[in-house]
Amino acid sequence: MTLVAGVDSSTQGTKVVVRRTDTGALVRQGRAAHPEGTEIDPRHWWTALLGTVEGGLLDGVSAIGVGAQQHGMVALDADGHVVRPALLWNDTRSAGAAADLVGELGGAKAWADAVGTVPVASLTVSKLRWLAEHEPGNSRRVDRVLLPHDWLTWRLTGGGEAVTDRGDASGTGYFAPGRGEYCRDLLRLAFGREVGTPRVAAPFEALPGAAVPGLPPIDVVSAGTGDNMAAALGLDLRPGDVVVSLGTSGTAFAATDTPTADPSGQVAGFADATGNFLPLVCTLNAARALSAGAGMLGVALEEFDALARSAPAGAAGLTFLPYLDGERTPNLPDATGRIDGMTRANLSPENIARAVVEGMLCGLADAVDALAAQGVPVGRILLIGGGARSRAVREIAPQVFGRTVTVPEPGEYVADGAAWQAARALTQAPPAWEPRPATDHAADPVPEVRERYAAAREAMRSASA
Ligand SMILES: Nc1ncnc2c1ncn2[C@@H]1O[C@H](COP(=O)(O)OP(=O)(O)O)[C@@H](O)[C@H]1O
Ligand SMILES: O=C(CO)[C@@H](O)[C@H](O)COP(=O)(O)O
Repeated sequence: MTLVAGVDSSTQGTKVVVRRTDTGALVRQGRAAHPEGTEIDPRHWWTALLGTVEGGLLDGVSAIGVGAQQHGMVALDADGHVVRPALLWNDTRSAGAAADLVGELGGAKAWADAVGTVPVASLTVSKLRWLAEHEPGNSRRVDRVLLPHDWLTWRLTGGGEAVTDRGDASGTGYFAPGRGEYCRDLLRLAFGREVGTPRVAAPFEALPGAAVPGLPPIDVVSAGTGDNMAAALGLDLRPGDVVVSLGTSGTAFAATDTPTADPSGQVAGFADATGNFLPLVCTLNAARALSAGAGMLGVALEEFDALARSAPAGAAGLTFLPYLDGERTPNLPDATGRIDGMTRANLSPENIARAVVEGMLCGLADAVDALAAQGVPVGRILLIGGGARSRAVREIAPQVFGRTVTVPEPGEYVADGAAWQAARALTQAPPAWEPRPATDHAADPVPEVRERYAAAREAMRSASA
């Protein structure tokens, strides 16, 4: 029996699954947490990976692939040492740099036309500009820049040639998904000089494994990809499927065969890991808005869920803007959260819990609308990620989205997609793994919830303009 492994190195932790290459059956899995923070030394990701697999998790594994949080800036010096802690996708200090870059190229449309995506703080290109402006000493030492999955893949292949894939590369802001090429002019515009970038592997390319201390020998390492691209591989997507992922980030994305270029900046025109495209909208506030709400009410997630479910739809008039960590979509990096509509009659833990769930979901419903506005067909909505484990979220989502929501059985779809990619690289044929069971959740739409959210969102946008 041949085995493959998939790694999800996400914001909050590392998860590893080991599956049979032929059937995809789950054989083993493990996880480890990452430290908190929006900048992190990449060595913590490696330590978490080694910690996850110690005790034989990878024994007998023939191929491995990595899906990881997108956009993080891993700057290396000429000796391959990390120059400074990686700035992560959810670090908003580069918001000013992003705005400057947009202006310097002639506006949002120029960026959308060049790379499919308008820079915001999350993108690597904005982080490079911030580094050049704020840390000249570190900047001078930068020899090349990798993404989190590139760096982990580089370590797994023994530290030789660094490789990325077109999916993750498309989140840098200096790679054109349509042409499949780096835009060196944009890299120079951002950083002020040339800087090395990893080779872009072909989809499903097999890289040779290497002897790596702490790991058993593994023959093949796949090219890996960004975590959202990996999740797309791990789900049995059909035309018209839109995935809504409620992890640390909230994302809505779909697999398409044509690229998008949204000058409003809401939809990022990413590539996927197969040679196609992955238009995606990302919010900074998803599952952690729920845990923050639970923390504020002094209850565990299960009780928070029960509170939210016991309140009426619409939370008796409370409206929550979930921008607790600033926000990326809408682009309000300095925003804070807000609860509107409080009265002596409606201010209860139940209504607050419900408003938090509804507000978080409204951000993702806007994300689905933004995809539709770019011509992405919206048929099924597939709800995944840690937040989809919440019963309240599963029940309230169809009310907010105004349509049936399909919830695949709880699982690690990013790690699964990375394992599928590893199996494909190993066998050089698409593995025919059983699709995972899913449950449909239907409810009557409650349009008032989104109407109130939209009014509060626009009021905040106007106030910050
Ligand atoms: N039952 C639940 N209710 C609400 N949130 C949950 C539940 N289970 C997990 N989560 C949240 O999901 C998040 C982790 O989801 P995950 O998709 O693994 O994120 P990431 O990939 O960004 O690490 C955590 O913030 C956790 O609190
Ligand atoms: O920035 C994006 C997508 O553009 C995020 O989706 C990151 O890729 C982080 O993902 P999670 O840790 O939430 O899975």
